[in-house]
Amino acid sequence: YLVPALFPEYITPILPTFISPDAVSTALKSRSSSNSDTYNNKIEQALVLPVVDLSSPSAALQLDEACSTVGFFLLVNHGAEYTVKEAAGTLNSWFKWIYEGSEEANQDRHSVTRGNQNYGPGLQKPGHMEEEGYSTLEGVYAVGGGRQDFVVINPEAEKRKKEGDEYYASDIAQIWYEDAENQWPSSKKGRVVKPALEDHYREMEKVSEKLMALFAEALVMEEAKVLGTDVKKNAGRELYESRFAPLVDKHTSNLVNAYHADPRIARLAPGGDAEYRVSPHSDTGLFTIIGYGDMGCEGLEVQLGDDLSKGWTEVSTSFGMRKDQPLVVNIADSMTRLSGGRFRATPHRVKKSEPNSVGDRLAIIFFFAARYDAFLEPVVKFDGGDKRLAVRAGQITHNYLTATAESKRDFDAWVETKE
Ligand SMILES: O=C(O)CCC(=O)C(=O)O
Ligand SMILES: [Fe+2]
Repeated sequence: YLVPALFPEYITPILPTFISPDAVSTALKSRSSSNSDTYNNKIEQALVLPVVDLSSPSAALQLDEACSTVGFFLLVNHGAEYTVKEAAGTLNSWFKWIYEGSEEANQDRHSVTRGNQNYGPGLQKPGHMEEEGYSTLEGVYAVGGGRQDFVVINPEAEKRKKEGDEYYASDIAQIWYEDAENQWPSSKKGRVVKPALEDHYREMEKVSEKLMALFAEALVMEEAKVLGTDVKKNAGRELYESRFAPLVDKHTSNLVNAYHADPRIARLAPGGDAEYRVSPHSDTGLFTIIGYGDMGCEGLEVQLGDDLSKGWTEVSTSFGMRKDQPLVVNIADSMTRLSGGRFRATPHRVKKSEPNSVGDRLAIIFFFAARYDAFLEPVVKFDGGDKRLAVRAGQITHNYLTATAESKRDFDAWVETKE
């Protein structure tokens, strides 16, 4: 499976020192040669993710430590335990039923994937995931292996757009909100999907808000350490309120419910023998929160350290035994920028399933992304070594990267009027 790369021409002017088509293809080549090594000489020790416990007084420290090193962590005591379990249970049985292929199931399949195109609201081009990749800061995002995505955008967006809220209704907003109405299953069996996922989406918003506040705490702590000053009382809260809250009050997050059918029935899905289930990439938003089904994060691998040739480390899925519904969180490109490079958008991939593996793999992925008009620049004074130019969040998020050239031109022209 070759990852077809799209290298939008906008990247060169905006990020001159940062990413180029050549750099990406070189990185991909060195990765695919190290892949086979990784597959053959499997790194015995799977990575046990660091834990961030939202109920702990040292949560900010835990967060800083995890995000400045691994870039991935396990989030516990997050408050969304109920909807994680509900969403996973509901989606597992619904997707499985769709794969069984009854006539009624096919109707659902068509209504949610719009002709079986892996198409969801807020993602503007039918079939974009089967045929395209797009370059993120650390690789090319493309999914294969017959992954079925059922995408949910902000359940409030359609209403706000109809009410004429300019943020949703303006011409340039249509990259995110052209298609703001979520398409829900219509079958009797599928009717439970809507309430479960709307609830889960709202819980993920709450968890994200808590995390943003904690990121602010972590950054003021680190800043004080670097500058040799004391952390001022309420400094974290103030940073959150002045800089972070305004970036995300109208976030553009997508909830992507990603399903890989049991390899024994996956021949029903297109592209079932892709090289990767998800190609090596970093995510584009602020951070990503993932709840997994029964198979846990099976196949997920991360690239640790700064040297791209270091190869891949499998993420231990042992947390699947825990009863408290831990969530996997990873830093994404926009947060790397905000944090002046301190928090690491770690490249990751999902390798293809072993021929003899059994079971469906479900990932309920909340891509938390800033408002499209948010200006992303470091919010702390210390020199974290990240010299990337500031950019509007919308210019690096998923929808922009998959939008038409014309929409991108319109958006970029609008951005210029705002600078
Ligand atoms: O399914 C997973 O474990 C991760 C998926 C992923 O990285 C993505 O879709 O961005
Ligand atoms: Fe990802």
